Amino acid sequence: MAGRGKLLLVGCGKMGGAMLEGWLEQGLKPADLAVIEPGEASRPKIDGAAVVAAVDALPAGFVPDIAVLAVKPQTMNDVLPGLRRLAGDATTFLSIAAGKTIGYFRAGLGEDARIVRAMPNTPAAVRRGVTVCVAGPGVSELAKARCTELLSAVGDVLWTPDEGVMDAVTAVSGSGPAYVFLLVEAMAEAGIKAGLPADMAMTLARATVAGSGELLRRSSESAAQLRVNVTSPGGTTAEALKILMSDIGIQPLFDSAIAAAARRSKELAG
Ligand SMILES: NC(=O)C1=CN([C@@H]2O[C@H](COP(=O)(O)OP(=O)(O)OC[C@H]3O[C@@H](n4cnc5c(N)ncnc54)[C@H](O)[C@@H]3O)[C@@H](O)[C@H]2O)C=CC1
Ligand SMILES: O=C(O)[C@@H]1CCC=N1
Repeated sequence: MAGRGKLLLVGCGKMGGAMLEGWLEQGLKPADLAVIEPGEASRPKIDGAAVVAAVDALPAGFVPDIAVLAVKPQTMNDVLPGLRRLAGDATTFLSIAAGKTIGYFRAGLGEDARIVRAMPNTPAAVRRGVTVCVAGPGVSELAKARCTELLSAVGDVLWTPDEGVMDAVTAVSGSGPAYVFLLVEAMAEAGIKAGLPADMAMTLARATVAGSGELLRRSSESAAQLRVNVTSPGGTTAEALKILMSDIGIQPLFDSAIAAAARRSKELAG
């Protein structure tokens, strides 16, 4: 991270902002950083970095080795024309936008533009994200290593040679934190219905999901075995799992939810 090249962040919202915090924490030098963010409230205040509202305001001569594209898929068309001038030899574009394909970026930035398509997730804010990346034509090993370095500042990084998996990746890990937070909400609500005071129900649901996540992270046992470890024969958990693992339980729900998210990712491609 220590000043191997310059970095441009385009869009400093929830994901861009979370990644930026990680980079600064890992020692990214402000002099090597530029940020384009039109939203006054989201514009970070970093002494020594070029933080601007629009691409035209970037300092002349600022040529990043990596330009991270972190705007909404629906806004990407507005952003690409201004970035075309960077699509020369020096810059690799690292997009984190849902749905947008490598082909889409090459159409918008020029056929020779070097694109890495990536899908991170919001646990990046606490350095526990996971990102899957795929490189388009012409991306150098050095640029891939630089992307790995940037993304591993906020969590685990996997590369795939197959762009076709990215819609499913988006549905599972990109959107996945929302499913887990919904699980907390649902457990708390069910706890209230079972007789708990609301604040105790939420405390228990949050602590249980957070603690189980940490156990999963640290343990070498599979998720299935960790589940079995909780489930005493003839006990309480087994009764709940009969319902959650039935034909109308959690698996068919997840099958259709993840398929719906992957379908939406494909729709966002254009
Ligand atoms: N939020 C999430 O959990 C994840 C989001 N993503 C992807 O990350 C991207 C950003 O998503 P969020 O951070 O959630 O959205 P966001 O709305 O929080 O951030 C987008 C930012 O882009 C800025 N922006 C708008 N027009 C711009 C322009 N012309 N130039 C520069 N910046 C501009 C906005 O002011 C905003 O701050 C999306 O493409 C999304 O698909 C990927 C993985 C997870
Ligand atoms: O909901 C979305 O479209 C973005 C992409 C993955 C997570 N949030």
